[in-house]
Amino acid sequence: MRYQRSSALFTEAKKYIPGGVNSPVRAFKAVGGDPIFIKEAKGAYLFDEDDNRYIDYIASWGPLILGHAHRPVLDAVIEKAKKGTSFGIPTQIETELAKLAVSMVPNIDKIRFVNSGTEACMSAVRLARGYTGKDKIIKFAGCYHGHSDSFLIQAGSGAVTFGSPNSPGVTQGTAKDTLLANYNDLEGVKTLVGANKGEIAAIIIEPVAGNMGCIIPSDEFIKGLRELCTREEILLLFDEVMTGFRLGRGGAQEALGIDADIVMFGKVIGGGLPVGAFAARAEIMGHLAPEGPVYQAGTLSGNPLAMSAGLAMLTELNTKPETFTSLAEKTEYLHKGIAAVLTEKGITHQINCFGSMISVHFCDEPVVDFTSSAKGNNDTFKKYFHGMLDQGIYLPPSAFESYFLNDAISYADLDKTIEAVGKVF
Ligand SMILES: Cc1ncc(COP(=O)(O)O)c(C=O)c1O
Ligand SMILES: N[C@H](C=O)CCC(=O)O
Repeated sequence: MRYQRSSALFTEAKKYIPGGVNSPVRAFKAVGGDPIFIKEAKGAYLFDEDDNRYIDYIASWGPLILGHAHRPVLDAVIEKAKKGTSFGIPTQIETELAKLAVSMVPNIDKIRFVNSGTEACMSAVRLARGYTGKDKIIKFAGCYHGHSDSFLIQAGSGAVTFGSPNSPGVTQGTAKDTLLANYNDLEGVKTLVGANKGEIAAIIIEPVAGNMGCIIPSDEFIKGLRELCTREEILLLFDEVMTGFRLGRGGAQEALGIDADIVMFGKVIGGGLPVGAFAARAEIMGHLAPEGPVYQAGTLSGNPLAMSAGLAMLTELNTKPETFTSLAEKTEYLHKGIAAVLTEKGITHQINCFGSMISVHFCDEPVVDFTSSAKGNNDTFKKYFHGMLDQGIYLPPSAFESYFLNDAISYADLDKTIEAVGKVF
């Protein structure tokens, strides 16, 4: 593989953009080397500026569940763009997407569209505070809910990859209202709630975590959280930015059989365009402006191009739910294949996988929370990442990120990926 043009473009980008990227995880800092620059993508494949082809296991960090440049999504956006790109005035397609999303997801009556997962989570917490009249929230170490101040407390994803899980710039005043618990540790959450009785507005969680690798909640933990929230009048917020419309039509709520009070979306719901959303029962959503007093707004929210991409994507997934099964089967095939190769080569590893999310950890104990995830051997990860890249397999450039399979990936692609793991080690 030659990466000359990508490297030159990165050098140029760094002159004008901090770190040369518009989101830190893209910079390859955790794995070393220069990021590849993408020229175009189709189906399962990325093509970089040096004309290298890669099987893509990121899918733009999740949104492109049906593969790149998926025809129905492209057509919808192109047709919409011809009629104007933004109005700042209501359009019918916003209601169409809202109606479809509400019909697919359990336990929600109304949904508000925003422009990113960060906005969705930030607005959902404000709504929870406005609704309950309480200030504090509990979040879990290693969970990432976007880059809004309240969430940059032991945050996962790029924040932890680059060593700033508690970012400078977040005031003490804000940080004191975010209490920290450990994933899969129900007793710890109960202790926190007991010590802050009547003060917790919300518990926010990635119901299947993807920002410290893929981490699955134990049954006891997730059911226990639901019971605790109901008993203590705390709202349970499911951050389904990764899991929504990926783990199934009804996302993690459906997959885990747990009802949340507010659910946040991003990624798949925008079909690759910038969309986030938060949703809840009508009684809670009624507190939002202009119906209620909790303010939330956006010049480009409900943008017609973004709505058309989201509508095309959700329509496909709603009418072809077998896609979710197919994705889960492919992910399980990859899981088994990689596990067999690593075992044969004597490489210490753990693989976590749920639906179409999967992560490989180079450590010897089960990865169930941030502490266990952080024990992965980063030198082995770097070797793995670059070895795979050189064979045309694009994995997330950080050990703290989940892979996202897309349905354009074929079994031949999976076999090539598994074979590549063998060659690396
Ligand atoms: C679970 C989760 N919540 C929130 C976000 C923030 O979304 P965005 O990057 O669109 O702001 C992300 C990803 O970035 C995420 O993975
Ligand atoms: N883990 C993040 C979201 O999924 C990675 C995307 C980003 O922050 O650029």
